[in-house]
Amino acid sequence: MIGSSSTLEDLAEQISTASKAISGFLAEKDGPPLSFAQDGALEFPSGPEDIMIARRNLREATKKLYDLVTGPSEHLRWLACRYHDLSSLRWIYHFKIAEAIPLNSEVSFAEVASKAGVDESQVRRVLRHAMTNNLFCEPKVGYVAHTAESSILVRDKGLHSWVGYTTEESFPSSAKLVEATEKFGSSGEKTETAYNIAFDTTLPMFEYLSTQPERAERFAQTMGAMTATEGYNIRHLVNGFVWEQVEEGSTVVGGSTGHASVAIAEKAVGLNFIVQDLPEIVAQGESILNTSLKPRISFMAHDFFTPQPVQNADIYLLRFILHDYPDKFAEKILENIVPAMKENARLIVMDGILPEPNTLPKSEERIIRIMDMEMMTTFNAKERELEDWKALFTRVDQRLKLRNVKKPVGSVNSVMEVVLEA
Ligand SMILES: C[S@@+](CC[C@H](N)C(=O)[O-])C[C@H]1O[C@@H](n2cnc3c(N)ncnc32)[C@H](O)[C@@H]1O
Repeated sequence: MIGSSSTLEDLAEQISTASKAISGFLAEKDGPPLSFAQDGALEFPSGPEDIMIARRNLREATKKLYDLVTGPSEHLRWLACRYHDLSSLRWIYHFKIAEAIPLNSEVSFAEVASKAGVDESQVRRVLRHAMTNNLFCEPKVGYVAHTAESSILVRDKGLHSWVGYTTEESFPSSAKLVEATEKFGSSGEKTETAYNIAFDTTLPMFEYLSTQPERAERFAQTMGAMTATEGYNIRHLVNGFVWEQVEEGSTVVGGSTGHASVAIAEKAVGLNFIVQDLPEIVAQGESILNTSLKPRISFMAHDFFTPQPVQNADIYLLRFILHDYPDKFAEKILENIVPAMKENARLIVMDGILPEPNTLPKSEERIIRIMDMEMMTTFNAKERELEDWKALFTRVDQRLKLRNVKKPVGSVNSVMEVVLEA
């Protein structure tokens, strides 16, 4: 853990120590090098806990050192201009610029412009800005090629969707947060959000998306891509609860396109799953389900604002659901599940628990704070502190007891085991 000292020398020493540990680990590991070049590693390889801690320390210390030597005025000046990072990324996504650049070779700006159907000078200017973020490079003047990071836009459909959703939907919404507060104050309604203002709709976000299948699909893929990130990796759900100890033949009710259920099913081979979500999402999940899992995983369209039709399941899983809703709607979702729960049935809620200030490294706290802002912007919802969670369960039913909370190492979210006591 990075100490509280902030002198340049201390930070430099911490950086040196952590760098040595990491270099030693990487030297022993097969695989592509850490590099910005296109053949560089797309992820930092996973390693033993001490290396992951050294990496976390290195990131913390380098950022702190960078910010310190930049100085407060200079830092603030350019912090206030970061919207252009997203603006150029959005332009690149929207006009399919990454797709117009071949992998493993360079191409002139003129050719990219012609293929994408946009102006050459604009392409050059936007790409040269993006290059300052390690997206694309200019191996010789007038020519552009992919870097490791920009190549992901072509190679990884899920992350491509993530960039699409965040830049095309969240970014314009975030720019309307002030207008939303001006107009609606501190509203707890799903239809009085910055998202509603940005897209000029009176529908809640998910209902609005369901009127536009391509955008709904992009969101579902974004959720799938999230499960591949370090902090939101699906393995944290798989390892954050002892699924293998759940009685054989038990039924778990999950959601989305079934990616979480699939991951659990692969580990806990005795469990069966019913995946519930909006009709178009379950249809998508059904179409991509591996044949070998079909006997154990079935799909069912279900609106969680209506009573839960699957009675007496052993586990009801809500991953990344309740944080999307202001309290009164989160309560409604739970109220619809409780009557279907048999005694000692469990509710597994995987969501963030806001940390006490200054108890996490800034880079980790930042992710959950970003998510909190995202919830405010899109849903008028929020990430919750532990006491908020307990109060929510109790308000819904006094018998709902938070029995266990586990935050797996590296996970942003926690796995909350809630039981319906007799
Ligand atoms: C933030 S995503 C979480 C998805 C998934 N649980 C996961 O962990 O990746 C929220 C999910 O809730 C679904 N959803 C939204 N409104 C719903 C409703 N009224 N009934 C059922 N599902 C709904 C969305 O389609 C989406 O799949």
